[in-house]
Amino acid sequence: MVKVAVLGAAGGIGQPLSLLVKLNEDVTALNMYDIVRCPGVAADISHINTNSTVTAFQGNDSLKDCLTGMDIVVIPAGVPRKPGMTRDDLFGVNAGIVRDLIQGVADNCPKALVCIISNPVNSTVPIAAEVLKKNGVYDPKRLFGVSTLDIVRASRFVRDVRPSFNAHTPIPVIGGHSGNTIVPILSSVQSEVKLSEDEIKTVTHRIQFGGDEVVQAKNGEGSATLSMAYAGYRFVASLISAIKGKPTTECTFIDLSVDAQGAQFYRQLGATDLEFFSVSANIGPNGVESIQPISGISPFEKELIQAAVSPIAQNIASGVNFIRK
Ligand SMILES: NC(=O)C1=CN([C@@H]2O[C@H](COP(=O)(O)OP(=O)(O)OC[C@H]3O[C@@H](n4cnc5c(N)ncnc54)[C@H](O)[C@@H]3O)[C@@H](O)[C@H]2O)C=CC1
Ligand SMILES: O=C([O-])CC(=O)C(=O)O
Repeated sequence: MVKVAVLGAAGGIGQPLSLLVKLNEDVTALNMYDIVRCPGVAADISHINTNSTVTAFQGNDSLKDCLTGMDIVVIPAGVPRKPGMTRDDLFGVNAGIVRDLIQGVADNCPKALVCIISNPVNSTVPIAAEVLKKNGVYDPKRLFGVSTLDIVRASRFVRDVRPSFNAHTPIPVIGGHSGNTIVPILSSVQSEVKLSEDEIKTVTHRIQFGGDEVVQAKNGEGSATLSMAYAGYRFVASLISAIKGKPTTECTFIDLSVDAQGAQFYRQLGATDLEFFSVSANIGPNGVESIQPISGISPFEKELIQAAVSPIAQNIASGVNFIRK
């Protein structure tokens, strides 16, 4: 009996993500919202013979009806990168899109679990938090920046150098979701894969800049959509399981105030004053229940964490200032 809304549902990520949500038999309602193309895409997906009823919502006037009663809201709305751009270059357009969509969440489904995919995630999540705070409905346990693609890439890229590695083994990735703010913890599988120092450096760099590989290969046609839809769905499926009583653990970019004691572990590694950081979070039906440590972080990974802190702090400040200005 889980109701899911996808905002930006007719886009490169939104379409395959909605398709995957449609295949989940625990979902009873799939509300698809966009500013273009939505009726056609939703009509198409609606014919698939699974439990959920699919409804199309197009344009701001329909946002209220789309969001009312939703348990999970997933937001892949906004523009993607072109070659030569950083995720921060998307701020000018996507900050306002996320602000307005989250206003809809604050007005119509403030108790929903909200998953932000729109980039730059390190800033759009703080923007969402500020809008919810402004409306007096902020529950930090219920807001997630989706960084699952980094985890998906980590497992796959290790498999590329160690063919015996099980590509389904999750590898924690913490920090943020852009370039050197992405910190893969490869030491978590090191006893199994025994990567050399050089291999660790190469695979780490590939995970940090995996998004660029796709942006360059698509050559102006956008960024990762299919792998992101898979990753986004994986995260949403975990939340659906949690809502249905099966707690889960995910690395996700969240407000560290949800568990001050659990956050201490990450603060001691360098994230001293950060409000948001991607951490390993235990998630239940009402969102984050606790933050858990990751064992065996190497000196190299500690250095990466320290390098990530300042850019993340700047990204958070940009997001917060955008709403408070
Ligand atoms: N968190 C992550 O790991 C990843 C994030 N992304 C980000 O996801 C976002 C979407 O990427 P794509 O799907 O490839 O882009 P896209 O351009 O194919 O689709 C975006 C969709 O958002 C819609 N949209 C624009 N303004 C809207 C509004 N105000 N309300 C509702 N919908 C609106 C557009 O009409 C379009 O259908 C980008 O910001 C991209 O950078 C992409 C890959 C990975
Ligand atoms: O690289 C991008 O712009 C899209 C993204 O976030 C990713 O693929 O990780």
